[in-house]
Amino acid sequence: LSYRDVLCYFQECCYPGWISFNKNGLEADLENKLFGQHLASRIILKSLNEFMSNHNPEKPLVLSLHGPSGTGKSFVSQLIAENIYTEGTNSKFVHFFNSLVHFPQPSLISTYKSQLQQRIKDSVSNCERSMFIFDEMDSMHPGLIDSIKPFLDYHKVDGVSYKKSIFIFLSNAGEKSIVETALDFWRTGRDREDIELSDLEESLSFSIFNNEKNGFFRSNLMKNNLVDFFVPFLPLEYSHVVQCIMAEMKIRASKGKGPPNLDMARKVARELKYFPKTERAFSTTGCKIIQQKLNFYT
Ligand SMILES: Nc1ncnc2c1ncn2[C@@H]1O[C@H](COP(=O)(O)OP(=O)(O)OP(=O)(O)O)[C@@H](O)[C@H]1O
Repeated sequence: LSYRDVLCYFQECCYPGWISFNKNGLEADLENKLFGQHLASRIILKSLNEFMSNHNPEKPLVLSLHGPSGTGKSFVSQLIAENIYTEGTNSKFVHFFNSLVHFPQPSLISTYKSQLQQRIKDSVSNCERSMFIFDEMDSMHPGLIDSIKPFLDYHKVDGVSYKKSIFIFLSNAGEKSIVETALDFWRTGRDREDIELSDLEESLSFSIFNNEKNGFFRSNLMKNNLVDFFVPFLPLEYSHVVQCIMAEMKIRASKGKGPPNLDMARKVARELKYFPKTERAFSTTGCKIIQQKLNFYT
């Protein structure tokens, strides 16, 4: 047994014991924990299965998750991390950036650029299975987005290969077109599970590429086809919110709070805001803020 083996027994290393893809675990989590996102579940599972079973991928996996607030984009990133890294999102090889928190000042862009590039380089040099999650991607400075572009490409950067790492972008870009499609299905009485990627693909990419306000549009990243999959997240309905509340109640029950209560869950879900005003089809805040609501009641 080497010194390193002993060390890596106690602390996280870039070893299979700490990092290995649990395909069945991800499938079960998407099935049981993520509500109302049949398209996202399907794309994420397929893309990760393919990428993680390929021992020599050509480029890193780049996923761009789009949709309204509170519909599960960050949550899914967490599920992915938990099914690859024993330490989940606490892994030292999983990096989370929120453009509003980490890169707030336009005047500091060049400092942010070099810090970000260094952080990516250091992590991947230590472990080729590194994961980078960028939240609020639509508010990220286009110059900063472009600074990560070389890592997403097919070639090595300064002798380091990034092809086994995973990049996940989260944003609300394209939200409007996703909501419109979901609303169209709702209004015409069609099952939301029948929404296919092809129903969304064109309008989603159109609204991402043609919205001058978002950083995506102004960066070169989109023009170079470096994103492997655009993953749409649908707005959540009342029934999904009830499922989210029940899931949260189960977590609370396991911590010694009272058992889940469906009547209470429905009551809390009814108190949230829904849109459009007349039909009240979708939750305005998705499954967000239910924690606060539950704190109020329990
Ligand atoms: N589809 C879902 N299924 C199950 N739980 C969900 C779902 N969507 C949201 N949640 C719950 O709500 C919380 C907030 O959602 P999340 O942070 O993933 O939203 P988001 O889509 O990233 O929103 P934003 O665009 O505002 O960042 C999650 O931690 C999770 O507990």
